[in-house]
Amino acid sequence: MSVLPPVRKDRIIGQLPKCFNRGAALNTDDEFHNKVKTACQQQRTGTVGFKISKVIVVGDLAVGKTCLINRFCKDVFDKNYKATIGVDFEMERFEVLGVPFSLQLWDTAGQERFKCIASTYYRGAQAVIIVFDLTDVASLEHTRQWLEDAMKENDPTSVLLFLVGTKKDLSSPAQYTLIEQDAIKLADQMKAEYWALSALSGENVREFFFRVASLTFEANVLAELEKSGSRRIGEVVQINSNSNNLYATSKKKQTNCCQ
Ligand SMILES: Nc1nc2c(ncn2[C@@H]2O[C@H](COP(=O)(O)OP(=O)(O)OP(=O)(O)O)[C@@H](O)[C@H]2O)c(=O)[nH]1
Ligand SMILES: [Mg+2]
Repeated sequence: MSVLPPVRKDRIIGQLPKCFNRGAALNTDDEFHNKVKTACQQQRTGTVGFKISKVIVVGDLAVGKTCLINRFCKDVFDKNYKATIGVDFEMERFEVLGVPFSLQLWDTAGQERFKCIASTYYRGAQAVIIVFDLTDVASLEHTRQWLEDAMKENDPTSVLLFLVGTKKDLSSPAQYTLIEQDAIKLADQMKAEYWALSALSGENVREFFFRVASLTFEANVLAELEKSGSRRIGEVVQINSNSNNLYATSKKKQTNCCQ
């Protein structure tokens, strides 16, 4: 019997959410990978349903990391700035294609003096969300450094990257168009998926986190399928090699015995 309450109705994902901009997307597929859909239908997702995937949120101070997480997790917005000291985290439970899936969202401090505490929590992330302020070009430029720091603690080949511009409500259409061009170029170089949103209005916030949850889930199921596939091959090899060893050992013993 599960001790956890059922997943909230507004955290159920049945379709792969669309990317924000096809020019800077981790994938442009319309649906979940066929292998993933089949595995979910056949309940062959291994440990994915019991796992908690770590997501870290990094970026300059006051770009809106905490507000973004709070808008999604608690549906609140605070216009007063309260710096995050070190780190904070929120848990979010989803159900993706009928399989429970949890994200642990780590909200880190952007202030330089807390950076060394925050960076100790970077390790083991499955997704990294690098946040900048759409009204502050310098915060976009600094995302390279945030990426570099986050990647020192993680495996670049398996981490999903998102480059997220916040405070969309504050930027004029002209200003937005300009910074978006640079952000898309940078996202492309980083191999990150680009999003623009507003924690104040809530624009794109839910869509963005659904995308993070879905792509992280998909990567987890594919890794699990690969692991179970190789385990099967490995098992055969192991049985053969074990029996060979046994044979060799017993033969050797016999030889020794006869000497
Ligand atoms: N207009 C507007 N203001 C925002 C938005 N998101 C955040 N802010 C404001 O920006 C300020 C900083 O937001 P935080 O979320 O605390 O910033 P942070 O990135 O967590 O900052 P640190 O914890 O110091 O790293 C606050 O005053 C927020 O109200 C947004 O989407 N629109
Ligand atoms: Mg904060």
